[in-house]
Amino acid sequence: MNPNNIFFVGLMGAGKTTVGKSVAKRLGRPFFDSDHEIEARCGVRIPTIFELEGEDGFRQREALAIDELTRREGIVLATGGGAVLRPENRAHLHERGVVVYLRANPYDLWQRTRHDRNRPLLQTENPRAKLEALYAQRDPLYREVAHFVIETGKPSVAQLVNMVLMQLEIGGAIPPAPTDARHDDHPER
Ligand SMILES: Nc1ncnc2c1ncn2[C@@H]1O[C@H](COP(=O)(O)OP(=O)(O)O)[C@@H](O)[C@H]1O
Ligand SMILES: O=C(O)C1=C[C@@H](OP(=O)(O)O)[C@@H](O)[C@H](O)C1
Ligand SMILES: [Mg+2]
Repeated sequence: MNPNNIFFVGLMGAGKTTVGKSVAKRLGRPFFDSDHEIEARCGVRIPTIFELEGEDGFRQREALAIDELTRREGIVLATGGGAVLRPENRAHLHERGVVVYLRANPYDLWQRTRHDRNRPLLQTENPRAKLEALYAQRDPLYREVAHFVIETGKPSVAQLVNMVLMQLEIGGAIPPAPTDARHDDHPER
């Protein structure tokens, strides 16, 4: 584990992109999203890559992006939900950063993704069943690669960001928040 990097994994709709971006902002670190990197390199959106090259073509590009991004230092990275499928991606993520699995149940994932058309794997007749199947297949892989598991569901995104920062602090990946800041919140103490 390299404590200098923070990598988010989890299913589609887990909040990797949203929570990852906020965590990076709070830590003053650069944020990357492997999907955005792939899109920027190809000049087209992910559904178009799936259309032209199939899922295999996308996974090939994703593996290259993960290898390249995880070699950097001091970053926060949101991966795509399928980044854990290839063993070499799992090894790179686990060895080169602190891996946070944002876990959510399939129903919540479906609620969060149902109006979005940018996830080709969910453009099926029954996206809810698809998420159930992906959960069954991938939850063990996320747990295998992760150093921490954060339960999403009830907490707001802002609360999740704090929960992630607390876990990273406890795990020694980031320094404790300055005590001065805490005193400022409670001037009466
Ligand atoms: N904990 C949460 N509670 C409520 N909505 C959430 C939560 N996490 C993410 N969302 C919302 O779900 C959608 C998908 O989030 P996103 O960050 O794109 O997930 P991912 O990158 O893991 O696929 C976004 O609209 C986001 O605002
Ligand atoms: O779960 C997956 O296989 C995928 C998840 C997507 O990213 P998000 O998890 O950020 O939605 C994106 O990489 C692509 O559509 C495939
Ligand atoms: Mg995302």
